[in-house]
Amino acid sequence: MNRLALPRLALTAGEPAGVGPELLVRLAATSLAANFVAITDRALLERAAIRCGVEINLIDDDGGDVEERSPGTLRIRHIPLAANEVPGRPDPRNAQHVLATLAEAADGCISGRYGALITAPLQKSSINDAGISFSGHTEFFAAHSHADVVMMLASPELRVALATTHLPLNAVSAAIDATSLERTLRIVHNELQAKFGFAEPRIAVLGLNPHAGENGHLGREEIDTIIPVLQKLRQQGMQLLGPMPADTAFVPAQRQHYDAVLAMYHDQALPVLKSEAFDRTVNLTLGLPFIRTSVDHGTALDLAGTGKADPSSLIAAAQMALNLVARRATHSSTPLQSEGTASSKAV
Ligand SMILES: NC(=O)c1ccc[n+]([C@@H]2O[C@H](COP(=O)([O-])OP(=O)(O)OC[C@H]3O[C@@H](n4cnc5c(N)ncnc54)[C@H](O)[C@@H]3O)[C@@H](O)[C@H]2O)c1
Ligand SMILES: N[C@H](C(=O)O)[C@H](O)COP(=O)(O)O
Repeated sequence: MNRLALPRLALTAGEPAGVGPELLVRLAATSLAANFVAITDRALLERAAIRCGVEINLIDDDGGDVEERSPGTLRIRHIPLAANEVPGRPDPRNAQHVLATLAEAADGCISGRYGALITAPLQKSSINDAGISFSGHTEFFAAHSHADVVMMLASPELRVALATTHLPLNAVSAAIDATSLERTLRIVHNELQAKFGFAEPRIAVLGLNPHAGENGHLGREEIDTIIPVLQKLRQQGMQLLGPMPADTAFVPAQRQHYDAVLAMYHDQALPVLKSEAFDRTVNLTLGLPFIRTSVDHGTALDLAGTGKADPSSLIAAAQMALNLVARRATHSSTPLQSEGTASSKAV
């Protein structure tokens, strides 16, 4: 890429019957300085643009660089739908199409064809209804890249990583063992340094049980697993708080003490972020060999086809991807998303 070329960012549309295609069109209509390449069906985007009342200029992607992009211009790598979308009604016949777009995007990022990937939401249940075992982008990209990864959702005020992702609640305890927790904490620590610029990241680790187990009276996972891992990693220099009771870890008095939270399971912490910053939270995957960001919301089937879905989270995801691409290129010392937080020493 020449020095003046815009970063080539891959976009996937997710569930064709959800709001993803409309959000891609709205993202393309912004003046963000990126060479967006949508990996999806061309006609799907054309129909989404009509629903949104947005003009787009779709250009077949030739793999080349550009120095400017006018709002509305979007390069496309056409991957055909199996069946035309009916907004609000996911069709499992399109499951293979959705997975093909993810695989193409991941392969393109790994080979350097794209500088980063931004994903719109997909309907996990529709892929499952097609008879395919699938639990989320995070797990798909981890398997596709043979990488250990961690899901993080980040707003300008709060970063939350998850020790487990899309698991039934009754499987969570067994999934958290010393090995997995240590691996997760190392990834979060390293990525807070590499991606967010914290020299000595402070991570608040939540307990699994109410009141972090109340000294063993409300569960033993803290005593048997979490505390020993924290003690071991503290001895190696990591700044780890906890295990903290999840119900009070997010109160203002606590937030100044950490740069990120590690929650034990999906719904332990994501409701905090989604209720206070639904329009500006970004989902990113830590540990992958490429940059992947995403929205913090789902397919919003109730809004699909109306053109009314809010593109703010997708735009924030694209902006974060651009920041991460720039940081990777320059090894910049500027911390990302530290506004409004009491940051530790950021390099
Ligand atoms: N990144 C992803 O692929 C991703 C993320 C979250 C959920 N999902 C999937 O999405 C599906 C539906 O999930 P859900 O119903 O729990 O959550 P949802 O986020 O789709 O919807 C929850 C509520 O938020 C509203 N909403 C969501 N996005 C909005 C937007 N951009 N603008 C305005 N309002 C918006 C919806 O209208 C709805 O009222 C599930 O299959 C879930 O697994 C996918
Ligand atoms: N856990 C995410 C959320 O609640 O926003 C969401 O399900 C998306 O996960 P993937 O990026 O793994 O699809």
